[in-house]
Amino acid sequence: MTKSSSDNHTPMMRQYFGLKSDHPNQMLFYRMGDFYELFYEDAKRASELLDITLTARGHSGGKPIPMAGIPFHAAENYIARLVRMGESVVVAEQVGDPATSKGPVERQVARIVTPGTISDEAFLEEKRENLLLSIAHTQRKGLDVFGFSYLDMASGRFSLFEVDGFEALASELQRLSPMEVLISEDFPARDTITLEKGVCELGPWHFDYESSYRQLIQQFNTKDLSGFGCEAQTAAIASAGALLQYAKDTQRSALPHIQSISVEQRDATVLIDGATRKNLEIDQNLTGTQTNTLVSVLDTCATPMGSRLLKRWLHTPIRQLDELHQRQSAVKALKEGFGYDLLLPLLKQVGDLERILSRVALRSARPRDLLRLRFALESFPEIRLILDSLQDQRLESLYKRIIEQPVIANTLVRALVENPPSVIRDGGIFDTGYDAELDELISLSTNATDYLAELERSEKERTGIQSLKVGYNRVHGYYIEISRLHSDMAPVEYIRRQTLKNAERFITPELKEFEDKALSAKSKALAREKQLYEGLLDQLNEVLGELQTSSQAVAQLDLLTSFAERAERLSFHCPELHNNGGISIQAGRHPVVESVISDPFIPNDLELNRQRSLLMITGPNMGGKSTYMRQVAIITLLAHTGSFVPAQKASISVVDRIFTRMGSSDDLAGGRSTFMVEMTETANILNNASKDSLVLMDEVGRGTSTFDGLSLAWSAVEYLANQLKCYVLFATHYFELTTLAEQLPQAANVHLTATEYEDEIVFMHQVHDGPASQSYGLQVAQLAGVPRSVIGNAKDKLAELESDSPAAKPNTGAVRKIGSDHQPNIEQSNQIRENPASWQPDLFAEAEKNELKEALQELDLDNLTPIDALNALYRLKESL
Ligand SMILES: Nc1ncnc2c1ncn2[C@@H]1O[C@H](COP(=O)(O)OP(=O)(O)OP(=O)(O)O)[C@@H](O)[C@H]1O
Repeated sequence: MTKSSSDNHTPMMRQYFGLKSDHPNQMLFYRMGDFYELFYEDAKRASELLDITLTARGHSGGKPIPMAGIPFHAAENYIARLVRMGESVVVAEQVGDPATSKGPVERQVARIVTPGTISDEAFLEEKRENLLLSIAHTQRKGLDVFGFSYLDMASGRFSLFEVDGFEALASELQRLSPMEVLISEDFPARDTITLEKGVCELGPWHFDYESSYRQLIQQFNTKDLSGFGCEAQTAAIASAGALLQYAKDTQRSALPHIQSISVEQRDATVLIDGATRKNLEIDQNLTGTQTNTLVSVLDTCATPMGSRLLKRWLHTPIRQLDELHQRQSAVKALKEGFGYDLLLPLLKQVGDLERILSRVALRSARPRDLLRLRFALESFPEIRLILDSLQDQRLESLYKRIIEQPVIANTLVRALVENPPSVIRDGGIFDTGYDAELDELISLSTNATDYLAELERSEKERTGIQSLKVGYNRVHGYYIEISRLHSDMAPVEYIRRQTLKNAERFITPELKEFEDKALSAKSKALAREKQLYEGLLDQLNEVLGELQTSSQAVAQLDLLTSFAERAERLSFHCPELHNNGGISIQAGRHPVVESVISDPFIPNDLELNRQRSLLMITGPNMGGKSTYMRQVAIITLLAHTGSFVPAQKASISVVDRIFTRMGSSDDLAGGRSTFMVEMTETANILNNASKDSLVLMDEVGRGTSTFDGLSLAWSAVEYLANQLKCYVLFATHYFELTTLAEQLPQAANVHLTATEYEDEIVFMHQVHDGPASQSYGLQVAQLAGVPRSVIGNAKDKLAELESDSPAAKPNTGAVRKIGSDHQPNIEQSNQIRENPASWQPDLFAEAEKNELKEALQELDLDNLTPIDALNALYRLKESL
């Protein structure tokens, strides 16, 4: 509905259209007395999403107006639900006075609530950051550059960085997992943003570099941005300007808690792509829920801000040895002195200081926020005392950053009642003795009870009427009530106010005077409380920077304390970190698998170095290959956060990236088959890994025909070992690949062990050198409940296949050697289709033979000198 087409509507609806036209894509809550009303499409959507009645409110322009209404006192709840569903809500309040306004009361937008800009406690998930992300795109030297900036409104954390290419764009989106994304209408990769709702497309001018730059320096009150180290990141700056403007527009206020912007140094972090984040189940398991994840095992933080920091550190492991060593040594100090036990109750008392401070800055803090702030400040001196006793460099620096605020703490102690109300609206926040004026006003209104009791007593005595009562109601105010029986005994100065069935109510000049005083005292007291509350917020905002520094330090302390506690309880040990190459782990464990299985977890070692950089891992299904690989990645990841690791001992050289290609999942929504996903992830690894990367690959090539799959896996391994020279764990069921260990000096075979006991398979879960000798496919199938008759037939078929092709026996020896002229017969071809992994001819022998043939054919014997011929012969022999 356009503005112009609304000319024949009622004045009230015209006002509505005026506001709505500024917010076409957001739901407009339009205040009408005690209700918020939604009209037209908004009403229909709200009725669907919130399950509220859709009705009509009169007619406008000759048609009924679809309407849905929400009582104003319940609005927050409905808004929270809508925002959680990714909707944005615009709240328009009445600002004019209904008594004096001609025509409809004036309304204005009071606030805009969007998924990425909320700061209200009721709307937020406690342990998850709520990020608003903005992305600008540009081209530089033929490359697609994406400038990122993101803001956590509830903490004021504001960061930016740039990445090249679409792969990195997708990975960062997954890492940050924002609630809302701002992009330009001409953004070239709209499909990469998989957020169902909450994508806001703005006009391209919002991302203008010059105005964004100005916007930022205005916010930080600086001459330029050089102090933030982000001058060169022009695309990121463009995105940050758009973000800041958007955030201000929604809050309708300045954002004083956003005091700086930090640059994420990507080369200082261990890069983890989207698939790897998923595979390592950092904070979400493969089924998309939050149980049995790394976070669920590691998070014993006492404050929600510590928990959020844990997720951040796990998603952004770092490479700076100095910083990591400092974190390690702090964990050690906290663990050795059992500091974590002492700190835990104190940290609990601090609570979510970070978010409270943001609400203080946005002036939306509630009385109970201030009470919690008081508890937090009261715990600072004791926390500092403990830190001081622990003698550690990092803990000392945290000690300095946790700044005691005796004046503020004292003010809060004096100001707040023991149990303040949840809202400011009804008063009752301040304790007696904090403000004399307020005390006087309150005593005037509360002493009313005493006064009235006294009045009742004296009037009874004076008039001799025993049924006389003094009372109050909201419509008529104070009154003296006399039963009908005695009403003619009322003194002359009693003025009749109300006649009831059995009684008469009166007022006296004295009571009237008291009423005026008491009622006005009440509203004056309320106004005074609001004034005092604002004053308190002012006082807190004066030291906001210091308070924020303190809260960041407490969050870090909380996380390090949790690291120490976990290290102690779960027997984690401090890994040795260095830059000398190699990853060596003794008795490593998978912390999540360990926490869920009832049997004891079998620890395993790992040795990767420049001379032995690639391990081919074989073993039966269910043998523990994936667990082993994942535990290596998790130990490596944890080591790069400063945490101790689930291993007896570990020595880890800093890695630049962790890649995983595991499991098979298709991406139906993205239109990619299982094999396509597998190959895209493989391509990403082969194109981006370096010699310092850790690469885990599980069953690459399984998603296609045996020949294609095996060839791809073979050449991928060669490329990883010869060209990229990275650290690789390569799990496979292609036994042919185990021969690579003989050909590539830096490759070695290891296998997971299992044994058979009375026709049943028993998994040992132990890693040993050398390739696996058996696949136990049928036994595992039996274990999984495949009917006995099917297993029986499969055994027969297996025997038949083995006798048909002695060279291709799948279960006989370590490595199958197959005759060079071997071709699958019809039965074997059928079997390959059914179960590609169980039959794998030595197609490489065939390839070698062809190469030899081609090389011989290429020789021009008529023109060869004897010495050239001899050399050629040598070369041919060498190539065998
Ligand atoms: N080291 C271990 N100690 C104890 N139990 C283990 C160990 N490793 C694995 N397991 C158990 O074995 C199960 C299977 O492990 P995993 O998925 O790693 O096997 P896999 O070899 O990768 O199997 P597949 O080849 O079928 O994918 C795990 O879920 C876990 O319960």
